[in-house]
Amino acid sequence: MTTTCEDNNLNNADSETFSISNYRRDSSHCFYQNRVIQPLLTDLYQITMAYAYWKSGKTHDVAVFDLFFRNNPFHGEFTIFAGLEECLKFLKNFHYSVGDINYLKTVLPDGVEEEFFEYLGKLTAKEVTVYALDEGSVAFPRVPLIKLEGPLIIVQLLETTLLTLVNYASLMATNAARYRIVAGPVVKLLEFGLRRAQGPDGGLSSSKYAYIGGFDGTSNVLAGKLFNIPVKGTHAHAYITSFSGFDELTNKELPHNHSGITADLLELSIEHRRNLSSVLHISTAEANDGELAAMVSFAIAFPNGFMALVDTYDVKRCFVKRRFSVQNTLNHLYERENGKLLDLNHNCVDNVDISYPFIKRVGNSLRSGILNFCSVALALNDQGYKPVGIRIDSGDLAYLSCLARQSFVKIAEDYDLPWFADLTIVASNDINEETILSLNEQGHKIDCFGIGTHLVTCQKQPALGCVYKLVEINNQPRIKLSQDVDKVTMPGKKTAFRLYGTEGWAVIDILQKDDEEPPQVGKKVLCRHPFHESKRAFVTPARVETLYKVWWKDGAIRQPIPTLEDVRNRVQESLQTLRHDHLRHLNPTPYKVAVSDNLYNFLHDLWLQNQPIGELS
Ligand SMILES: Nc1ncnc2c1ncn2[C@@H]1O[C@H](COP(=O)(O)OP(=O)(O)OP(=O)(O)O)[C@@H](O)[C@H]1O
Ligand SMILES: O=P(O)(O)OC[C@H]1O[C@H](OP(=O)(O)OP(=O)(O)O)[C@H](O)[C@@H]1O
Ligand SMILES: O=C(O)c1cccnc1
Ligand SMILES: [Mg+2]
Repeated sequence: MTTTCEDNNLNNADSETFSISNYRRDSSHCFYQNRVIQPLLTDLYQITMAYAYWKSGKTHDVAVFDLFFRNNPFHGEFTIFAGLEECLKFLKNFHYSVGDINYLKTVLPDGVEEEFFEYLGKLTAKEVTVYALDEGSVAFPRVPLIKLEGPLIIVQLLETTLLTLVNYASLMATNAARYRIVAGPVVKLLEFGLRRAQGPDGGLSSSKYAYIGGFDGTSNVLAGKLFNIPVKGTHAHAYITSFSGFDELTNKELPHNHSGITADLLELSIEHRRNLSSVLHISTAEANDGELAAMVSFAIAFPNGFMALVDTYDVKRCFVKRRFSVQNTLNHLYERENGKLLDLNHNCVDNVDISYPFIKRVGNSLRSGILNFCSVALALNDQGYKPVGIRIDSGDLAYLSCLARQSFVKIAEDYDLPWFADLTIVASNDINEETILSLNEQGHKIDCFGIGTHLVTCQKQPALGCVYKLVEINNQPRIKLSQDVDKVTMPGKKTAFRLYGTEGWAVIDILQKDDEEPPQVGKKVLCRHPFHESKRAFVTPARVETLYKVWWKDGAIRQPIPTLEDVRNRVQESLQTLRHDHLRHLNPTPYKVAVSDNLYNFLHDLWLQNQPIGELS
């Protein structure tokens, strides 16, 4: 990609100041925008339509388009609106460069007139007005996220790019918000998806919108730099497996955090391992020396942030093919081996009252990893440092996290180190919403989930389905009819309000014609289902929220652009206005979206006018 000034309005100073050459930075406090977001990032048909509009003298036509979605994703009943800041930056920079025009000349047929290219070369989004919800707001089907008004040709040319900026952003933010809901407010959520994302841009966008949706950080370093998101991480299995024994440790020394007196961390760890063996009932023969060497070396590199992956070596006792774990009400773990129920010390406890049994393959038992980690952690403590915790990346995460926590608690008591009980347990491995719900049900001791594939690929539903529809041209409403009622567009220039009840919950969103009086607090509003005549309700709002703000007008951004942090907070505030039954995972209650009586009649009159009357033969 070139970065010349001619290319897409770029300011040379900007591109020189910032080393990330594929990103440009706005003069406002907006963060970088990927240079790939430019007017040619569109479908060819927008350009061919522009030419045909131009040829038919439609250059002065004024159009209104609505950008909206028809169904909430992930079988849910809410969507988080995201991507607005990117849309505004796109509008601000909207301009075809000489290079773009030259390229279009090679793509469009020979007969396309030169004057059209001259016209195209002068286009900007200056005459467009954009109304939108606040980024980070909860949004519902049919209520436009963005409304655009301006010259038909220009507003048409914006369609695809705006859709690509809003669709994935909103889907991703919604997905992340759903993970936050099932995980609860305390557990940390880290996005680990870059390696599995839909390409580099998918990877960057997912990190950004996962953060907006409620994640606490990302492993994606560039996302951290570009968007100022906290970057976090542990290490991979490769680090552990790269060491096979103690003799590979070239540096074993670690100076004491306060006194500076150096000690051999390996020696200290081996000594602790010997003692811990009886505390944790794990034989040192079960612990892998390469793993201990790897952990010691990582601890020397990061004595203040020691975090270790503990599931590399599977040391299941050889006769156990399948292990079933069960849990009683006291949250003590037991395991079943060859038909016998054993406690963690392997005593037979077949008489225990099991009120919540569950069955799951246990996988790696962590015995090597836990023993080695705890040994290094105690050695670090000797040297005045506090380790951070462990990551578990396979096996039964509920069972193993409880097992790990029990070990930590035991050490905290036996060594009189209370903080040891609270070491962080991170869990990863193909986690999705359902896994978290299931883990919650089973009981677990996980402090942090690292989530990649399911989050960033939005595996449960890979597209939101936002559309961009013409609703008015030259003050005349337009309607798109369909056999499928859900696909009939809501004609005309409209506005929308969110009505709140006395308890503070959002009750309904109402769409009405632009020229209608807004609903008033304490005054009954007739809310109608857009398509079912008999579905009507009166709502007396305790609060009325105007949903749209003017974001772009006369060539300028008209509102302060919120920071990523503001948008992230907005998501949580907005979700808190929804009743819990709208947010629940299984069969949530649909949130109502209504039209005013006026809009209802207008829509149905226009529908009848536009629907040809069939003839039966
Ligand atoms: N207690 C649990 N309840 C429900 N699902 C779980 C539980 N523990 C782990 N899982 C999920 O079960 C799946 C286990 O996947 P899989 O069998 O491929 O992993 P594994 O064999 O344990 O690990 P690996 O193949 O990486 O060694 C993962 O999606 C994980 O998130
Ligand atoms: O499971 P996800 O939700 O996608 O989270 C990201 C995964 O990426 C890493 O695995 P890695 O690439 O090393 O491969 P693995 O899955 O085979 O362990 C990490 O150990 C996680 O398991
Ligand atoms: O830091 C980690 O633990 C990490 C990063 C990316 C993918 N999986 C794990
Ligand atoms: Mg994995």
